[in-house]
Amino acid sequence: MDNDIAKTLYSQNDIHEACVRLGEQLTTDYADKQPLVISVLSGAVFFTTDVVREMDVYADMDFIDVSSYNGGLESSGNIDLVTDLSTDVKGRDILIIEDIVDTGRTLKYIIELLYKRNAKSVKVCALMDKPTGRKIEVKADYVGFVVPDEFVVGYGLDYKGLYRNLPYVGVLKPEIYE
Ligand SMILES: O=P(O)(O)OC[C@H]1O[C@H](OP(=O)(O)OP(=O)(O)O)[C@H](O)[C@@H]1O
Ligand SMILES: Nc1nc2[nH]cnc2c(=O)[nH]1
Ligand SMILES: [Mg+2]
Repeated sequence: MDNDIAKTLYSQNDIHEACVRLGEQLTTDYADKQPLVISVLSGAVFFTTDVVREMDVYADMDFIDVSSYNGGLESSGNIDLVTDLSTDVKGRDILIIEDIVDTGRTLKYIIELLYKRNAKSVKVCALMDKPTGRKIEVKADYVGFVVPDEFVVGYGLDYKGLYRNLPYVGVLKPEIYE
């Protein structure tokens, strides 16, 4: 896989440092809450497992699977709820964990769904924010890195289903894209 990468944007160490920094903030902010942490499958799983272990708070965990990219470079614009939560969110303080906020469509869909179900508060922790991609006004409350306007892979993020298990975040060589 390394041979397909044109450049590394965030190394394993960069990501670890971001998780520690975010974990400290979240530990402070959720000290007296017992949040429900919701990880957005599949991309956010890697970041979730690392960042929650830096949070020294009692927390419940759940997962939601929504998808809009079908593995490629462009958001289809339609969000599919593939697998729903198994927890009742009514009255809960929710912390959504995402790998990247790009157009904002995925987050907007999930935030609206949670408030429709009467969540008490909804905040977002994203490893990466790509503000140049934004089509919908939505913002993450906790951000690891503000990324340039490039399609990134690794540490959960895929191109055609591959590269999720790359331990760092990078950009593919142009010849890899079909
Ligand atoms: O801000 P947006 O333009 O909505 O893009 C961000 C979303 O896109 C990717 O997920 P994807 O839908 O590709 O599914 P995946 O997590 O299973 O890879 C990524 O993991 C985010 O969840
Ligand atoms: N792999 C990947 N998925 C995304 N989904 C939204 N933006 C991106 C991106 O830059 N890379
Ligand atoms: Mg995703």
